[in-house]
Amino acid sequence: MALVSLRNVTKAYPNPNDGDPILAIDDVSLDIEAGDVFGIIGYSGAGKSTLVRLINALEPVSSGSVVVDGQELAGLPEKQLRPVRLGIGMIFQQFNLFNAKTVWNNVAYPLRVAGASKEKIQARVDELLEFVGLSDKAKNYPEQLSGGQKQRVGIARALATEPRILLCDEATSALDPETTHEVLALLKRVNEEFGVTMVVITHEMDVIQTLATKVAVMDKGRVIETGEVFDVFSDPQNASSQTFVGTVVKGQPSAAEVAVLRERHAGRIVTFSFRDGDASQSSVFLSLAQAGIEFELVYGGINEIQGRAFGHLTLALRGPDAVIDGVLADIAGASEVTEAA
Ligand SMILES: Nc1ncnc2c1ncn2[C@@H]1O[C@H](COP(=O)(O)OP(=O)(O)OP(=O)(O)O)[C@@H](O)[C@H]1O
Repeated sequence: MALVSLRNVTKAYPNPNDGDPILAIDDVSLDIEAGDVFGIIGYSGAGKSTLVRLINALEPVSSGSVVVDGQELAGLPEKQLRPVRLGIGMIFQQFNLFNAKTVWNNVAYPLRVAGASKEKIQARVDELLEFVGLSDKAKNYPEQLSGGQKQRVGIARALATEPRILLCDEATSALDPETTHEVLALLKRVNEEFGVTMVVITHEMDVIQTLATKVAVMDKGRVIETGEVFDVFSDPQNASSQTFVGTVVKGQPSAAEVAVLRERHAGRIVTFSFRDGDASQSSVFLSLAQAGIEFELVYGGINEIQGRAFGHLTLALRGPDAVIDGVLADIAGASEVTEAA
């Protein structure tokens, strides 16, 4: 059974302008299995944060069912929601640390709230600070830390009560690329070493690429596509998710981009699409070179997700039309070939 299971969930907020209610979540059904790192992506306002607040039992659903770790949250009284929340850790873009508490006391806080013994708190906080590599900062205050260190404290605090689920809301969006990389590596260890299931809201491709195993694309309160990260990014099925994926992965050049390419490069503009299992890029280059066709890479790139490559390379091809037509026909058997009109 899935660790988190949503069925026909809607969440409506009153409209501040007295109009129709705002449907932040619109009939969402979703399963998150234990051990998944589940990415939720989509444009601003798509409903990502709202969805996480429903899973976290911070807000009730308007209708539908949310089952977390076998327990139905819809309709559960506040008193019974508290232990559910303790089983779910959360980290945030702005870290949300207590600035007046030391690093050690920030991590100890959830354990104190949960009523843990002094000995247990001492042992657990020391262990977690060691795990996130901040044992030497135990007595420091958050303002004395870098952004990456603050987020590591956030991770230690979120893990204090040994949650089965960790919700990450844009957890690396305030960090520079190098620090992002470090924090993502730490989150990967949290998943692999502690078996913590993660729900990761992000607009950063990097986060999805290095961390997530599955992904859901949200648009206007709905989940419009869901699946393995590689499948959704290399071959999105839904028109809206194609548009969204197109903002982070360079696919085929648009008509306007083709017009610019034509101004800058002579020759026929042809895109070759690669997905693992298809003809490799080098075999395409080799076929073109062997036929004596001059080629130039003008657009696109190759991406890698979980060790599997995919991408679109657009080349300007120069040579006799009949020769180019012949080579393209050969290559089309093994790789998708699209010529700009
Ligand atoms: N408490 C609230 N009251 C009224 N409307 C809300 C409330 N919370 C969210 N909304 C609305 O619900 C919709 C979804 O918002 P949500 O914050 O979940 O989107 P998001 O995908 O997380 O966006 P972002 O990436 O900008 O945080 C938006 O139209 C938002 O204005």
